[in-house]
Amino acid sequence: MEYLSYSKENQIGTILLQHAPANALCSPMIKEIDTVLNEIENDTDVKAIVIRGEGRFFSAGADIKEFTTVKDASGFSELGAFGQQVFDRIEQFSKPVIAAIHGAALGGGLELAMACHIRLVTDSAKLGLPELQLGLVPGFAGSQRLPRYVGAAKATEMLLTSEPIIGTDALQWGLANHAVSEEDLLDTAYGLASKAASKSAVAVGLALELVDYARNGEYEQGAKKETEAFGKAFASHDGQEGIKAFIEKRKPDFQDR
Ligand SMILES: C/C=C/C(=O)SCCNC(=O)CCNC(=O)[C@H](O)C(C)(C)COP(=O)(O)OP(=O)(O)OC[C@H]1O[C@@H](n2cnc3c(N)ncnc32)[C@H](O)[C@@H]1OP(=O)(O)O
Repeated sequence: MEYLSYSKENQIGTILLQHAPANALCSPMIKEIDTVLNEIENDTDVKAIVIRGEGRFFSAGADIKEFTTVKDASGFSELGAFGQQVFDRIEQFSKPVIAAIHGAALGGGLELAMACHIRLVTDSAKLGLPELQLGLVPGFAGSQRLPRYVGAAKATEMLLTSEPIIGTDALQWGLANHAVSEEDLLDTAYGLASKAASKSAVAVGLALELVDYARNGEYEQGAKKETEAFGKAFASHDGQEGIKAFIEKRKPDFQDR
């Protein structure tokens, strides 16, 4: 891997973006994220993922320098489509993905973070979609995901002004789950990841699938899916073990099956 490193510890995988100076998301880096997801998908030992950035920023967005190598509109559309494909995969991933954001998550960096299941930000981190400042629009589905979190009015303002908001505002606006100090960011991220990792992977996968469905699906269909998942979870080893452990007043011994 040239633009990121991947490591795992205590059932938590870490994707560390490493593309100095701003962790710009060039196409090869996005490809590397996709490759690492293949590895994580097949590794039953990894039960949660933290994505974070090395250096000053989480990520300052798509690689503006790479833009100069694109020939025409269809090439630029393809670049966007590839990012969307990988980020959609993150959103639909069967294991929880947590973005730990410091410094800045701008443009594609915020689009990546918005595809994650949970976003933790430092109080002063800058989050925004400044593409209009470049005469462009978002390409990795930021125009679609941002309004889901902050509502159409605030998303429109963020797009039209290109101005970032800070972490504490992101928390208030529903874009971030928690805003913490710089020194607490990793403890908060790994604490959350290890709570998720302590659950049954079967139940976690079903829960993520249901919440993902709720984003675009119909309520009634989603509720029907939930009853099916409820049955599946009940019939799983871990469903039975969880109930038994509660009755016996002990910690469950989940085996992810
Ligand atoms: C589909 C997706 C589309 C997109 O994502 S379009 C891109 C959207 N993102 C942006 O427009 C953000 C652009 N960057 C900035 O606004 C600023 O930068 C920062 C706020 C992130 C940091 O500002 P400061 O602290 O003053 O540093 P600095 O000197 O501007 O940047 C440090 C180095 O980082 C490079 N860099 C920053 N962002 C990008 C980027 N998105 N693509 C490629 N390089 C980037 C710069 O050029 C420079 O590099 P050097 O030191 O070699 O001059």
